[in-house]
Amino acid sequence: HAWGYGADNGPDKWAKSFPVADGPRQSPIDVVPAQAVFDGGLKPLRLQYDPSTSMDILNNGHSFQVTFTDDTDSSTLKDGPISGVYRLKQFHFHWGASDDRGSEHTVNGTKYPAELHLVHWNTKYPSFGDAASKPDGLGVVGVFLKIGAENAQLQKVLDAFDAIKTKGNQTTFTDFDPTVLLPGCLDYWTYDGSLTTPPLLESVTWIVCKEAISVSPAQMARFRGLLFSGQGEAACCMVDNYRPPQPLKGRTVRASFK
Ligand SMILES: NS(=O)(=O)c1nccs1
Ligand SMILES: [Zn+2]
Repeated sequence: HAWGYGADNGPDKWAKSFPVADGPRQSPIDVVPAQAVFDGGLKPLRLQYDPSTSMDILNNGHSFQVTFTDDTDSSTLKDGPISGVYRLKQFHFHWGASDDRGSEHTVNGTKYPAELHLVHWNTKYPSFGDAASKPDGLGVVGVFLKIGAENAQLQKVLDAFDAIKTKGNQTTFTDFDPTVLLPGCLDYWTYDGSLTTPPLLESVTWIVCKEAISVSPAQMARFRGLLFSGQGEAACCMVDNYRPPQPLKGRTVRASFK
């Protein structure tokens, strides 16, 4: 009875198998800009990605992800709120069944139709798996998607969907530089949080970009053509794969901008 996003195995049920779901630093959260604290000590984000580290694209039954080779410091996150060097492991998205929902973080309660997560791990630890269990182990950059013009950079990712329609499918996906998916302005909010999917480990420094990137309605429809289900199973559309905002429990959200 694996976890998922349905009525019987969705976010409200996760605490049964993953008690940390009710922990003190869970994600996502609702960002309230008026309550964020400007911190002049926060550095600009330094995201340096090498397209030759992109490997493949996979439907893992919860989302799809593009995975990177992370055995060298070729694709890294530095500065911002973190210290040291974090390596890019994968990026993935969360989205809704309709354009009125789909993001995990919200801003003053506003939901976006989708949210991109770029997942990095702290190289002070030997691997992603090890880092994922440490309070300063992971750095995830979140980027909101808003309905607008077609995003030509995103199209390359969408064009791979036919090969990964069902759970467990994967195909090579090389020479992709995720920098092209970032907004022009890298102002961000940051707070201490967790993975937003089980095991919900409280190891993530969240970096949520203030500026959204665009996605067209037709492109959103392509996301919704993916399936949670495996080949030969009853088709179940991959939609609404987002966890709703969790209690702040006294945490402070800092802003890199005034
Ligand atoms: N949605 S997330 O980026 O917090 C994540 N969950 C598991 C691995 S990465
Ligand atoms: Zn995510």
